Amino acid sequence: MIVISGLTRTIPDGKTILKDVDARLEPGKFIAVVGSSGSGKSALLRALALKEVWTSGEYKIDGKDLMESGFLAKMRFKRQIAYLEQKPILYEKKTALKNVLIGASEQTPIWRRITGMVRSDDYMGAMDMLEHVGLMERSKQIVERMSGGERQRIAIARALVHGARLVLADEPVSGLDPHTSEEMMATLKKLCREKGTTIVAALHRVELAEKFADEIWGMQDGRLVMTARGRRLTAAEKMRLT
Ligand SMILES: Nc1ncnc2c1ncn2[C@@H]1O[C@H](COP(=O)(O)OP(=O)(O)OP(=O)(O)O)[C@@H](O)[C@H]1O
Repeated sequence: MIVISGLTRTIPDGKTILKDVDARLEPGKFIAVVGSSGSGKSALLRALALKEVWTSGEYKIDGKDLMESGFLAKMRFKRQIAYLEQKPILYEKKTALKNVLIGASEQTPIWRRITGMVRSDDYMGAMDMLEHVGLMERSKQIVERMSGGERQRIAIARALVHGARLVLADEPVSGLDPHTSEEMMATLKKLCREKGTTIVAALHRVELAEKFADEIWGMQDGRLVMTARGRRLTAAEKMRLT
């Protein structure tokens, strides 16, 4: 379980973009972060992904404060985090499988990477992840010929292939049509259920958050102003957050 408390980030020009954020991230939960543009959704995701340091506050993993942990413990935890970009950068000329294997090979000894030899368990892991995201049949397809939704699913499979426990997804459905967006959200939800992964996704569309997320976090002006568990947002909350 990850618990953050009082997380605050002030940027060099003096503006505070995260203010005193308290939250619990339970294993296997799908959390949607909603809020108007500039409310701090990405800032929160980046802090949770350890991409940016906070000015004050605590970040505890299984009861231990990350800042008080040693270098190795921090590195080990960082390896368990996956950050999904809005537009994933993939190797266009390579197959879906090869792209996922590149994620798997991050933990592969350097000599195997140089020689290009793939371990059979890396291969099995990559195929397993492609199956989870519904792309096993298309594993040999060259990525440049695949759709936006398929590319996002490859990026998810690549991020998860080495067993991420926390996935941060910044607008994972941006630029996708409504049907593909729903498919993507269903894929993320399935991964939470089947792999026990915690997923935190910043979303502009509240209705997607209501349909798929276990929890909805509302951001406003850098603050986490509300958490809704297993319920829709009220009209007043929607007004406030969008
Ligand atoms: N590194 C930075 N330097 C300066 N300002 C920043 C930085 N990061 C974020 N901000 C500011 O912090 C505020 C929150 O930005 P953030 O990107 O987190 O918002 P958001 O809710 O994700 O917005 P959007 O929905 O438009 O992506 C904005 O006012 C933004 O300009």
